Amino acid sequence: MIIPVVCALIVDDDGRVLAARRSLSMDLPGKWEFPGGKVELGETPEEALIREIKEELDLVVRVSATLPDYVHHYKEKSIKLIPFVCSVVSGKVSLKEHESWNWFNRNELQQLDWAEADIPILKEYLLIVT
Ligand SMILES: Nc1nc2c([nH]c(=O)n2[C@H]2C[C@H](O)[C@@H](COP(=O)(O)OP(=O)(O)OP(=O)(O)O)O2)c(=O)[nH]1
Repeated sequence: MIIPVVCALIVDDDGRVLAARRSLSMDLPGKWEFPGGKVELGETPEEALIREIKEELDLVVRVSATLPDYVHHYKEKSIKLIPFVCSVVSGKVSLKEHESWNWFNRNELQQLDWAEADIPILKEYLLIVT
């Protein structure tokens, strides 16, 4: 079974992107990711994204673009990561699950210890913003 997971590349006015670090109680502890989560039954991916970002960060976001989906096989499971490029409509970040977060520029993004599935997504994003 392939689990659909949505994730948000939230971009600020300076072109920096928000990344969040998974806490020790989550899967893939300590890894950086684009926040998001599993699509629930009856939801569109976009609905899931808006819900997850509100739940995890307390932000309201607007989708501005989509990037290609990417299937990644971890040892114990396979996920289809569905990325959305977003901007903040309202709110201030308040972490509900993650250990930390920040805005990162292009170079900083490339230094993070990413969840493996995110690496091709980041590469694709960096290609389109050059
Ligand atoms: N949200 C998110 N999950 C990712 C990314 N990259 C990646 O490999 N994953 C993995 C980690 C998890 O195994 C899975 C998503 O599960 P999750 O735990 O974040 O989602 P959720 O809140 O809906 O799950 P749950 O706690 O309700 O079970 O996908 C990413 O960029 N964002």
